[in-house]
Amino acid sequence: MSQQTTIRKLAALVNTPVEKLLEQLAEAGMPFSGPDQVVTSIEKVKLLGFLKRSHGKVEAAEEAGEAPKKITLNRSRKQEITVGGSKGGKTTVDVVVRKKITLSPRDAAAEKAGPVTDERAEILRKLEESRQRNLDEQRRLAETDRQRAEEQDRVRREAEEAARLKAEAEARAALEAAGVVSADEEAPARKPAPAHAHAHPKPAVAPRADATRAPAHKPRGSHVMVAGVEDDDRASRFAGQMHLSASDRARRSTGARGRPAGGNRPRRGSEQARTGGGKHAFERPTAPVVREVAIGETITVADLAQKLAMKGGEVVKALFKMGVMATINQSIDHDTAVLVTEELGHVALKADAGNVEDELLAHVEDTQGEKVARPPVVTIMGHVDHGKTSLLDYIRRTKVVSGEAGGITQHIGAYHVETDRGVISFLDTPGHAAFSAMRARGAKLTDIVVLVVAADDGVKPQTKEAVQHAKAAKVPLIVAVNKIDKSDADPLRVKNELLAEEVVAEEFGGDTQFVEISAKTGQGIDALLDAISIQAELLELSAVRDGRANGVVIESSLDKGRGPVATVLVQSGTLKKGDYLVCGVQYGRVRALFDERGEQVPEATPSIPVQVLGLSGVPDSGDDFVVVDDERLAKDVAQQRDAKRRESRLVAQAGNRMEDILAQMGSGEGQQTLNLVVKADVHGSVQALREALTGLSTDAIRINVIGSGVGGITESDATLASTSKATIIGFNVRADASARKVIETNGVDLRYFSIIYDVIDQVKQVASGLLGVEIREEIIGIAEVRDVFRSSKFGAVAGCMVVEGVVKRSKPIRVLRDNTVVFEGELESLRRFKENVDEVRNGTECGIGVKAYNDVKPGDQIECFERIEVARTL
Ligand SMILES: Nc1nc2c(ncn2[C@@H]2O[C@H](COP(=O)(O)OP(=O)(O)OP(=O)(O)O)[C@@H](O)[C@H]2O)c(=O)[nH]1
Repeated sequence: MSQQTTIRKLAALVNTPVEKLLEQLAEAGMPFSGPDQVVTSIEKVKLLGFLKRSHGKVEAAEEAGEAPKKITLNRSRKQEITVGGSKGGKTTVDVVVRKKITLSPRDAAAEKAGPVTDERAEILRKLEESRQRNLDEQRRLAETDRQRAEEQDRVRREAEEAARLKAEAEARAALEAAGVVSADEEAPARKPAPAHAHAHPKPAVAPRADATRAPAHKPRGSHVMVAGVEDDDRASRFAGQMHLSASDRARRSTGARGRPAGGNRPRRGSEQARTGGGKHAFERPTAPVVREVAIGETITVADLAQKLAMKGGEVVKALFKMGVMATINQSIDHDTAVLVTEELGHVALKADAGNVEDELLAHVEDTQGEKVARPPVVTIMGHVDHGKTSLLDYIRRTKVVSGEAGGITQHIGAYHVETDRGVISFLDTPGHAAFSAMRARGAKLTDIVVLVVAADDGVKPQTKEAVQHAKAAKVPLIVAVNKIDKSDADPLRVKNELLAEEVVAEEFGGDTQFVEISAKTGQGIDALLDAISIQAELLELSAVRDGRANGVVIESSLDKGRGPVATVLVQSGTLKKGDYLVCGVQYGRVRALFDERGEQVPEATPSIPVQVLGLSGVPDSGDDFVVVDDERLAKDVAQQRDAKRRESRLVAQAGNRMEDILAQMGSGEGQQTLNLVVKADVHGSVQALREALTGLSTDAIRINVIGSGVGGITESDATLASTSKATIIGFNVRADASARKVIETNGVDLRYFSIIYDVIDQVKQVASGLLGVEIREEIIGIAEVRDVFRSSKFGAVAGCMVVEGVVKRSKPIRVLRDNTVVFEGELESLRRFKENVDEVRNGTECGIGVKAYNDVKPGDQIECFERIEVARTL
């Protein structure tokens, strides 16, 4: 079977746009001029190899720039033939015709135009030899078949003759017994039987005679009829089955007589022999069965083998020959599966993704019912340090600011507060530009944006950005002119500056409410809440309250004790404990719901944010969630989405690596590539960092975030960084022991940060080519908390063992839990046997008191670090 396909067909098979495939082929060194050109197997394999390399499975030889020396394609064609034994018995024999083609990649090029090299001539000679051998083999087989067929024909004829004579004898005997003919009379045996003689018995032999004369005890009266009707051997065999069609007769004859000695089969064989068309004793499909298999984004080797009705090992072998190492339980991607399917001579079809999403949509539509008023969801936006957290803090009357590293909100939190004017839900958005993407998402969830502008600072870049986001999302704005308590506060300036942004105060004839507040003293906060309520009333916010819930994930993280935790905002329906839900690519059953105070709640109604426990994994912020009837649907949707997301991730990774290749090949013309692996404590930070860092790319340097995720730095992160020569950015997370080992062994560049400015600043400086010195944090010692003692004098004192380096009293520290930073500050006390000491070294026990932090727990790590100046390198 020909494996040649046009580019257009291949593109359809691998579900890739034709242009992209052409591009990939060109990148793989196979330029084609148009989509209707033919791609050979070699070229497909070459492309696959290239894509594999692009996906990170670089083969050593290929990495060194060597193409595979030879590609061997084996085809085996199975034929089944039936051999008639001399005694009429039959055996079915499988004959496998093997064909082996060995080609070097150079052939492919040479096929086009190149000169015939010695090597090519040699290969062609071998090919010819192999073809010749194959032909000889087939001729020999054909000869054997022919001899067998002749033998079978002879046996059949003999058997037929014997049967005919027997039937004649029997018929004669019957007629004699009935007195119709005398013993010496000729039976009408030789008369040629009319085509439908059996359906129109000849009156010459009166059935009546049968009925009247045939002895009642004669068990086989049919013989009488047959004898009277015709003497055809076929008729004799079908006696008693006179209404059967020819095909039925053929079929039933074997059944009626068991294994026919000289029945139907030999007849057909003889017919074939007469026409010279058949070699076998019966017709059976000898061509390989071509199966059409549906292949999704990924498929396991075992599943593919099952669909192809082959043994798993055979598929593994075929993959191996294509240069893909895969075990039977391993998943292979769509492209590989399509190529191996084609290689095995079958046809690959794109699997229908099914319509579980439709089913899900039906669920959401189901929840449509009577709408009731719901609380407004408010996002507080504004420039950094203009007082967003302080405002929210004041409203909630809790202290959030003091616990934040660098005094900046690091991720979206959500809170609902019960004011005198009703419930208001707040989304606490971070202030830094890096989070603009998150803010943009936040604005879409939001009914009202409160824009905080410091009266002493006026309109700043992020103030303008916030206005743009609110306008883009068509969300009404309320301006909170903050820090009104300050002596240099100038609220009028704020109003004037915002005019330029087309935010017009009511007193200037516009429709935007401006409220002067002080998040510090609480002045004007009530007026602000009033303004929010008025705006909410104007918006007539409503949602279906009863029924299955749906909404959006605001934030998510992995908690070692509680598992995946997602903060979600219910937008419609009521989310209850025990509900099944799909959440992005995750699913699960709600194990527990917590409100912003960390208290368990039984349910959450529209506009209320809650933390959800019980999901299968950490969803992305911005993902939708939908409650469904049963776990099956939840699982199906989640798995299907996951497969899709994986596929797009593969494509994205391929892009990265291709860029690497381009950069290495010099087509980037002097542009350097800085690969980064970003790990952070919460998903929002990961996304914000990815976007911010990628956006720092310049003409001189391309910044690629090749990997990112939530949680501590693992061995696989370190390996990825090592193989891609990437720098690891740990944002409020640390590397575990096995990751550290890989990092040390391979000299991976690992940098820890806890302030987003620093990450961006450092990468930006590298990107802009600024060399010089940079401030880097160096961890100088780690102590493990073994026990915690409470003392009235010192508060909580952690009994520790220094497990690395040295802990110094004068240096700053961080408290880590599950490799994630939970506190940053300084030491209150460092003691050894009741003695205050300045430092404690590795392997020594000590007592540590952490300043302003009493929540140290056994198992925590206290890392001591210092900031040092180092020469900047790329
Ligand atoms: N005098 C005065 N200071 C304020 C007021 N509101 C906030 N501040 C101070 O301004 C600084 C920044 O306040 P935050 O609430 O952290 O500002 P933010 O906008 O949330 O900052 P990011 O989280 O970094 O975006 C803090 O030192 C607050 O104490 C106010 O109304 N009056």
